[in-house]
Amino acid sequence: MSGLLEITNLTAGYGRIDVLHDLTMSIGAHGNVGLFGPNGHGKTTLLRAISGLVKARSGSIRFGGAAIANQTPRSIVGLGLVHSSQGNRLFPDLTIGECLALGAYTPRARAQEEANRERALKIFPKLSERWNQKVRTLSGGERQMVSIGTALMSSPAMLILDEPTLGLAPKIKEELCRAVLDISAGGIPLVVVEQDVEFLLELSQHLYLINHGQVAAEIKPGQTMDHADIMALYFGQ
Ligand SMILES: Nc1ncnc2c1ncn2[C@@H]1O[C@H](COP(=O)(O)OP(=O)(O)OP(=O)(O)O)[C@@H](O)[C@H]1O
Repeated sequence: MSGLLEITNLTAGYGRIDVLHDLTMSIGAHGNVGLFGPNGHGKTTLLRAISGLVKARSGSIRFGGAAIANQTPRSIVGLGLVHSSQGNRLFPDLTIGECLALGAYTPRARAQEEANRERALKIFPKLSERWNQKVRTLSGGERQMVSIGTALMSSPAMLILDEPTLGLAPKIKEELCRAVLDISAGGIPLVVVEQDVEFLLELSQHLYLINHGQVAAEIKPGQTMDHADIMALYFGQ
C-alpha cells in the first residue's frame, strides 16, 4: 500500500554539499510517521525539501499522486501539505489573530477559515485568551502554539512538525504534546521530527532513523519498540 507522501531516491543539499543521499521513504499509509536521529544528519533538510524550501537535486516526491519536487512552497501548501517549521519562525510584530489569519491564504483554506480557526482555538485555548498580543511578547511555548495553530489554518491534509517540543519547560511541553495528540486524533496525519523518544513512540505508528542523510533503520507499523530499542538503534548496538 503506498503512502500519501512518497519520497523516492531523493538527493538534496546546500551549495556543493549533498545532505540527503538517495533517500527513499513512504509516509502516511499507516498513521503518523516519526523521524529521529542525531543532530545535523538531515531531518530538517528532508522536511524542507518536501515543502519546496530546499531544492531536490534528483529523485521524486509525490503527494497524493502529484509530483511536488521543486514546486513552490505556496503550491505545495495549496495541495494540503503544510509544514510548521523548527524555531517558531513567525513575524514578531503581528498579533496572534493576525498570524492565524495569514495561515488561511490559499483559496482552499480561505473557504474553511472559520472552521479551521475554531479547531485551532479548541486545541490551543490559550491563543484566544491572548488574541491581540504580539508574537514577540509570547513565551517559547506560546509561539509554538501560534506556529502550529497557523499551520492548522492552512487546512492541512498532512501536517509536518519539526521538533514541536524543542526547548520547552516540562509543563508547557506536556500541553504541546497533548495538543499534537489531539490534532492526530482529529484525523490529520502527521510527520514529526522529535528528540523526545517517549513522545515519538506514543505518537507514531511508523518510524525512520535518519543518519548521514539516509534511512538507517525503519520501525514498521505493528513492530513494537521501546525506549531502550530506540537507543540501541541510535548508538548502533
Ligand atoms: N541553510 C543551510 N546552508 C548550508 N548548510 C546547511 C543549511 N541548513 C543546514 N545545513 C547543514 O545541513 C546538514 C543537515 O542539517 P539539518 O538541519 O537538516 O539536520 P537535522 O538532522 O535536522 O539536525 P537538528 O536536529 O540539529 O535540526 C548540517 O550539516 C547543516 O550544517
